[in-house]
Amino acid sequence: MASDTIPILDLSWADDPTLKPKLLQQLQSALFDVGFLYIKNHGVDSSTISALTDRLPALFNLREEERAAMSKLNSPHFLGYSGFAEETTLGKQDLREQFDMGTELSVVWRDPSHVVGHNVDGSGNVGSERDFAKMYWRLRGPNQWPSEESVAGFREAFTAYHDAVQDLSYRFVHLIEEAFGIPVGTFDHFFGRDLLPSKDPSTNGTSNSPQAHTFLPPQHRIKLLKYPPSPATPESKQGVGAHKDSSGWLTFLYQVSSLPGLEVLSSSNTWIPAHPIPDTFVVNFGNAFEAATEGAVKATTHRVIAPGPDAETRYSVPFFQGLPLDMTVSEVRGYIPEHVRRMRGSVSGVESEAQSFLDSRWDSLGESQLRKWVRSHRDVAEKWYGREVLEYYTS
Ligand SMILES: O=C(O)CCC(=O)C(=O)O
Ligand SMILES: [Fe+2]
Repeated sequence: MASDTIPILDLSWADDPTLKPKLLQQLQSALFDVGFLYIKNHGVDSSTISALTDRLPALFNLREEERAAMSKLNSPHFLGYSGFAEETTLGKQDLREQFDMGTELSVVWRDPSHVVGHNVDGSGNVGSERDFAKMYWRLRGPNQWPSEESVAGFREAFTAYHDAVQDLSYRFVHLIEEAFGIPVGTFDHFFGRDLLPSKDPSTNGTSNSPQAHTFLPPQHRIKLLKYPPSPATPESKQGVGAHKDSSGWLTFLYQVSSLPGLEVLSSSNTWIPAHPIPDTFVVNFGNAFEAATEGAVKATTHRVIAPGPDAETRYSVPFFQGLPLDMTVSEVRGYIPEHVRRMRGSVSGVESEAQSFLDSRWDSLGESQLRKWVRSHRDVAEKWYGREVLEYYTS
């Protein structure tokens, strides 16, 4: 970060023509100089948030057999429960427990050994050009839900939260387009939303313009995270190790309690705390965004320090806005005007992850996502994708 303070943007200014230019200016500086921000007056009802967050203790207190029944090991989509310290970052265990969830979607992957003739797209249409035999399509699929008896109202609360934050994320992307000085709606089709109206009606949306390419609406991912108090003599205090987000385009993080822990790396290589601020989301940018803007907008490095032995349990809920698995970073880059790519700020961070994004082998978002999931959950990867795939992505 160029500045050592994380800005707080008031999204209600977007609805006031006199304040909106100031908001867009703040957003520009947050995008190009800071890489991390809070948003308030974001439009997600506090009752929608609390309906989910109030259920987190009950979810994590499910009997061990019930949690095990929701294990990620059951899911080729890497959706489900991971026990305490089962995930690693930078080769070290993260002292947290989690449920990985996502947009509820059906399976589209077709086992190549069974595919005959045409593909079927997500809407069931035969004849799609999309190759659903590609391995990364297997990441897409349904959640594992707790039973209604165990955590009453969980599925409804999760779904309402997902839908509200998805809507916020789409509104926020429109503001980014305005801050970039590009037409509002330019990125809509990344999310399977309406194409921009074709400038030339004769092409009927089928011209070779980039806008003509439609995608399946992506799967957004949501982590439900619990960081329990760490043991008195922990070898490490790593709640989650230093990283840049690689699960999507933008991240909208809700810090449930008032406990500190989240820290952001500044350009002077010092860790700045990102304390929870009531009624706000923390927003940051993923590796794909950094790669698409050729580093003009940085995916800022952050980490979480585990609560101390006498602290309370910390819960948090990041929402990772998804991107189409069959989209390539080079393709996204085509939508980012040259003037935006030149506006590089001075955010620093762990470069290696973003560099690996620019490796042409992982140019498709699906490949880079699969690689990320394989590397953080090797047991799941080996079970569903096999040893060869595990070795390919981890070597
Ligand atoms: O728990 C938090 O506050 C942040 C978690 C995080 O950065 C992540 O899971 O990517
Ligand atoms: Fe993160």
